[in-house]
Amino acid sequence: MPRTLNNCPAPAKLNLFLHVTGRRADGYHLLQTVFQLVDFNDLLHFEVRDDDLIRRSTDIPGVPEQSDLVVRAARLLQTAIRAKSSVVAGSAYKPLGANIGIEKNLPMGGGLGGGSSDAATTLMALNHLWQGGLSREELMALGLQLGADVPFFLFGRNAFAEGIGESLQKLDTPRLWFVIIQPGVTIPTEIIFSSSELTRSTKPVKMTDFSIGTKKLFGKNDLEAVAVKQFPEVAEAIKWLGNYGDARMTGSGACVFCAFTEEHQADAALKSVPSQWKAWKAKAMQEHPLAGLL
Ligand SMILES: C[C@](O)(CO)[C@H](O)COP(=O)(O)OP(=O)(O)OC[C@H]1O[C@@H](n2ccc(N)nc2=O)[C@H](O)[C@@H]1O
Ligand SMILES: Nc1ncnc2c1ncn2[C@@H]1O[C@H](COP(=O)(O)OP(=O)(O)OP(=O)(O)O)[C@@H](O)[C@H]1O
Repeated sequence: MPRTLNNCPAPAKLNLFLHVTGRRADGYHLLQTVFQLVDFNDLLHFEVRDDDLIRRSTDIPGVPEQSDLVVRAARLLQTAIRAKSSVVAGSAYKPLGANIGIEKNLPMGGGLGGGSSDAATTLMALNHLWQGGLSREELMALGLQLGADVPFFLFGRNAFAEGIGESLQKLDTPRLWFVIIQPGVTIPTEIIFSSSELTRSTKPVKMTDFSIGTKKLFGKNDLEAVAVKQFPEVAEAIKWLGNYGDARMTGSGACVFCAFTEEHQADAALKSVPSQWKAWKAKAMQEHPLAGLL
């Protein structure tokens, strides 16, 4: 049985569009979105411990160990495996622990789903190392307890999502290149969703309506109007990137992106990004790099 899994990617997602179609009684919003996986990622390293401790071996400024989604994911998985083993194998089950290292590349509060992706990678890697035997569906149900974006990363394919983001249908998306700009602000998701100015009644679309042109993306991001009002930096980045095509925000921001059909077009745009912003080029991926673990 392997004891370590190193260099496990936790890729970013882009919301190619994001429509808010309603609100549930618990305050969570009903969405329609297309999730696109891209090859820009955090890297996680896992080592099995024979005691049942979960330790984060790298510090993430601003994220205490106990509230890190990676640590919370590992604990949740431990509990689920323990519950499953006690049903299947009686009481002899001894839980294992893990040391988890995180190389953070994805900006936090960026709308790229970094924390959620780290959590999904943790669930996949530790389910494998601990031989937990949980199915993809079981992991997705656990992931939903950690955040609305986590099930998508476990689903492992680009998807049309509904509900709060957990009802997923696989979708083939074009092999595009993206330029992603971090406009220098961090936006907490709940600030955008709780705004009284948020449009919550966009008319639902059908998945079959989805199409993507070379310049024009389908739909819009309903969270963008709220974000640009509160964070002019986001508006500025969208305006600048809009010179190259249809630029928009991903998720609840702050990052903005533009799609390109050819890599050299993305390179040209990336080269001219003003130096006050961090920016990256990313390629569309068809599948999560760890999909094979499940
Ligand atoms: C904006 C998106 O990134 C789009 O992919 C997601 O919907 C957000 O997913 P996430 O970061 O995993 O979100 P969570 O950690 O579950 O929720 C953060 C906060 O956002 C709000 N929230 C989130 C998702 C959703 N469908 N409706 C909401 O109203 C809730 O106030 C919640 O307290
Ligand atoms: N491993 C982690 N990596 C990043 N953030 C984490 C992690 N664990 C907990 N968090 C918390 O989650 C918050 C959101 O971070 P994240 O990078 O997922 O934002 P995001 O990209 O805007 O997410 P989304 O697109 O899902 O709204 C952070 O501000 C941080 O407090």
